[in-house]
Amino acid sequence: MEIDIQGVSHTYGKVIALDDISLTLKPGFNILLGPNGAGKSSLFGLLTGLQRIGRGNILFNGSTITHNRAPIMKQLGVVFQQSTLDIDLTVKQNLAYFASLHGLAPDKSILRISDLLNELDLSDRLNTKIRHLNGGHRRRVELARCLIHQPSTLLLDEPTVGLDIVSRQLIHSVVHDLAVKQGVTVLWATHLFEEVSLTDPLAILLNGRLVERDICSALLAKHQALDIHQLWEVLTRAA
Ligand SMILES: Nc1ncnc2c1ncn2[C@@H]1O[C@H](COP(=O)(O)OP(=O)(O)OP(=O)(O)O)[C@@H](O)[C@H]1O
Repeated sequence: MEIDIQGVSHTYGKVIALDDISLTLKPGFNILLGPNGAGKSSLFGLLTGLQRIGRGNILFNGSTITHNRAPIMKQLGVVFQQSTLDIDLTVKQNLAYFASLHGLAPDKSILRISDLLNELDLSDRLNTKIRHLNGGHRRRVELARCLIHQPSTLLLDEPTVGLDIVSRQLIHSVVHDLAVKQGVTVLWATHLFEEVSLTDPLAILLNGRLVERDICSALLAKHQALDIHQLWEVLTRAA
């Protein structure tokens, strides 16, 4: 799916959280890089239809959530910063519930859950209650939950923040592969420089403004920066 964000602004009272953002997201691993308070979660709120768009528009393959909610939502998989799992249910119960919300038949649902847990190295936790999992494992279940219906688009708001290195790398690699090998449209919001690869489309958000967007290597060349740290210094100095 292609997402076209057109001149979107968002305010909370007098706070301008997003200021005239325009960005096209194509299939692949798109990174939204910004520090705390830059406006990343506000953009996710608008993309997922949780918040109404005040100014501008967001088109999903040419149509808006307002006009085409159900078909668009079916194609989205979302991981918010806050967990949406029921900690008193097991991994299997949580995932089976979301599978049934998406209309998967029980036999298909069991197969899908088993495949996902395999890929996320969590097969041995099928019958464990979420409350007994560590943060990294909980986040892997969260990712499995958002992948259960094989969405064409993934919106992930700081999915690896606060996780141990093993879970961080596993989640990044599973999602990166989905984007690059299977053409899933991914928007990956982060403030971690090490999650940006040279070949990734990168959008940089500072104080609610999109200050740059292009393939990472092109931005490094444009600003004569050796790496993402230097690029960041140049852009924050100019902002
Ligand atoms: N409900 C709210 N009411 C008032 N101001 C808000 C609200 N939510 C966010 N803001 C403000 O809007 C701006 C953007 O916040 P937002 O949470 O979108 O940024 P972020 O990049 O996601 O940061 P973080 O990583 O800390 O969540 C910040 O100045 C924040 O204080």
